[in-house]
Amino acid sequence: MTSSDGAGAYLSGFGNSFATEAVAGTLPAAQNSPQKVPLGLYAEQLSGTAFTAPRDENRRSWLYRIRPTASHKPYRRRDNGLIASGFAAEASPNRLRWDPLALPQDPTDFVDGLATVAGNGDAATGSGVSIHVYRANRSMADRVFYDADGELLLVPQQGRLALATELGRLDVAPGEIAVIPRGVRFRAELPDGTARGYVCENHGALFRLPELGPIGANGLANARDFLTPAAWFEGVDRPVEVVQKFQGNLWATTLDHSPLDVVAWHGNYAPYKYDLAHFNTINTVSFDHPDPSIFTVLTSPSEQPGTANADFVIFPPRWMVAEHTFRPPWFHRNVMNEFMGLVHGAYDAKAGGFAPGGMSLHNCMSGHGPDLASYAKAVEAALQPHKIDNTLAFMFETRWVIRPTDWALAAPELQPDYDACWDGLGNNFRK
Ligand SMILES: O=C(O)Cc1cc(O)ccc1O
Ligand SMILES: [Fe+2]
Repeated sequence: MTSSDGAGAYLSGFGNSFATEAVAGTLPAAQNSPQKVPLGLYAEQLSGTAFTAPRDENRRSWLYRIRPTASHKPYRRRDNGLIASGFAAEASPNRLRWDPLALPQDPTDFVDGLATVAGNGDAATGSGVSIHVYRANRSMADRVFYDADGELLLVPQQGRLALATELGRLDVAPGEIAVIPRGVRFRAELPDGTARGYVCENHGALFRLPELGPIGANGLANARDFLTPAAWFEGVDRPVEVVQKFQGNLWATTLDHSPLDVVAWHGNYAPYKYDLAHFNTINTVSFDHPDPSIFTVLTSPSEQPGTANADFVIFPPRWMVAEHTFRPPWFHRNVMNEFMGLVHGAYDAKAGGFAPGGMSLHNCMSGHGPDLASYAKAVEAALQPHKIDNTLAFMFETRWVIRPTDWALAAPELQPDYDACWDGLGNNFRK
């Protein structure tokens, strides 16, 4: 086996046009597809948007690889495991919450450990999201995966992921996120032996940084903190299984080599990672609890202005200084649909029951907000400056109602009486 090193080497910036080569002199000069590619490689374009997408939306990369992706035997259907393309037949208006999903007992890699918990996604028409969790206890070996149905936003909750992708290697720890573009093949290795995390599979417009409006030119997630791997390749000539998700189902074929064989690439369609600790958190310094859109890391817009196909929102450590204010999230009903997870620590609207690795779902117009204990504490709190620390919750917020899968509704981790956390919010009305 030949391989380049390149592990841990990153290029900085969001959506930049990058150029990177693991072997010097590989990238063709001043053209994409020369008659003879340097070093006997094959040129291949990987398009993440339509050829004719507007320039500022257009994403594509040129890959210079040892073998073309086109050379393969037919894909055959394989067992979907717990990956579901359909969601519960009847969407429920009820608030739902799950305890952390159990880690596997049997040997399970990232692909085998993927389970679809909810979604509104329609891969066929390119809208919505599917939400999965992964729970794994062994690295993928002689197997790579790609998703033809959408880009994958990975939110590790426990254990690091070492992601070897066609475009380079990314190491991602809890507290960081990674995005693997649609179609990009990768192998997930587990440096810590086990791993668990959340996945937002985005069938809609590609994630991008939100507009900043009056915030100005800086703030929230800054473009320079996004890291894309430098080119890296392995020259492996032994059987490697390629598993793909296509229109909700898993298909597989076996190559006689590793497809992680891209020696150089250039373009703006590539994996990236981001350390959420770099998020420049903005909040009130006067009064009232702002809308959580101030915590948007990435957004996938829909055709309706300001109404996201999906937003990725975090609730990071931050100072609370609001005066004469109920500081936790208020009681609310939202036309948008909210799926939440917790990487570590405690969430300020829930005194108990929302554990790291757990999940909650609050769909369109379902009343929710602080539980009784959080409410009771917050209305009596002395309003000193206070740091919410050692915590990282997040939300996938989407314009379409999120339906759990039948599997998630039957999971023993589904809490039978989530509603009870709002019991006891009684009548305090005084005339
Ligand atoms: O429901 C939730 O906990 C998420 C949330 C947080 C917040 O600060 C304001 C609104 C909102 O939906
Ligand atoms: Fe909410």
